[in-house]
Amino acid sequence: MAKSQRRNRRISPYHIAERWCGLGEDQEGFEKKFINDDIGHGLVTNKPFLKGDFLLEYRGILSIADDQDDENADYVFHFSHKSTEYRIDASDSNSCLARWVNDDHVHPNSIMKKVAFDNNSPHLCLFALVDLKEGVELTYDYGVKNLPWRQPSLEKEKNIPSSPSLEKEKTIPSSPSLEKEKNIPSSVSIEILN
Ligand SMILES: C[S@@+](CC[C@H](N)C(=O)[O-])C[C@H]1O[C@@H](n2cnc3c(N)ncnc32)[C@H](O)[C@@H]1O
Repeated sequence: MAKSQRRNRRISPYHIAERWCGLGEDQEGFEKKFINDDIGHGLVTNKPFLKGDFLLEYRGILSIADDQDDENADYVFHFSHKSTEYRIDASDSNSCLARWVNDDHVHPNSIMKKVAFDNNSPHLCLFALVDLKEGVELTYDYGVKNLPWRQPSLEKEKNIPSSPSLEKEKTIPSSPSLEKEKNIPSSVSIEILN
């Protein structure tokens, strides 16, 4: 991506995130793709994005987490916000495209952040950690240790939750992708989710 294009980006990724979160829709630029029998499907770009760009919201049913068993834990994202534990259930296959993004804790190319606009309810937003060409599979670090696929030498353990969640909350300063960004609106609070 040309440097001039990067310099000319005037609209903050957080403003773009706010717009798409408000609409409750996914922007264009992604398609679901079968990866392999072990991983299942993933999400691939069909246009380029710049490092730091807002990509997608992890959208689903937001509720306060209790001790309930997550029947379809693969698509339930747990996180805390203002001392309350929440879950976003994206089990509905039409809930959002972000539900198809797979885990990579070694070389993720995107990052999930909790973003609260104007102090309202939190949203989970995926941002690019690097420039993304067309045809790249998106990945982020689910932030859960001991996931079965991270231990190829071990037999898969059935009792380890595999859904994306938070082990601990981290606060800003932000990710490598955005740490030099100056245009974060003051009405936006951000937290990295891994
Ligand atoms: C949020 S879903 C991602 C979409 C999923 N691949 C599918 O086809 O529905 C999370 C599930 O994807 C699979 N998964 C994600 N990352 C993986 C990886 N790096 N290796 C193997 N399986 C993975 C696991 O089954 C996990 O429970």
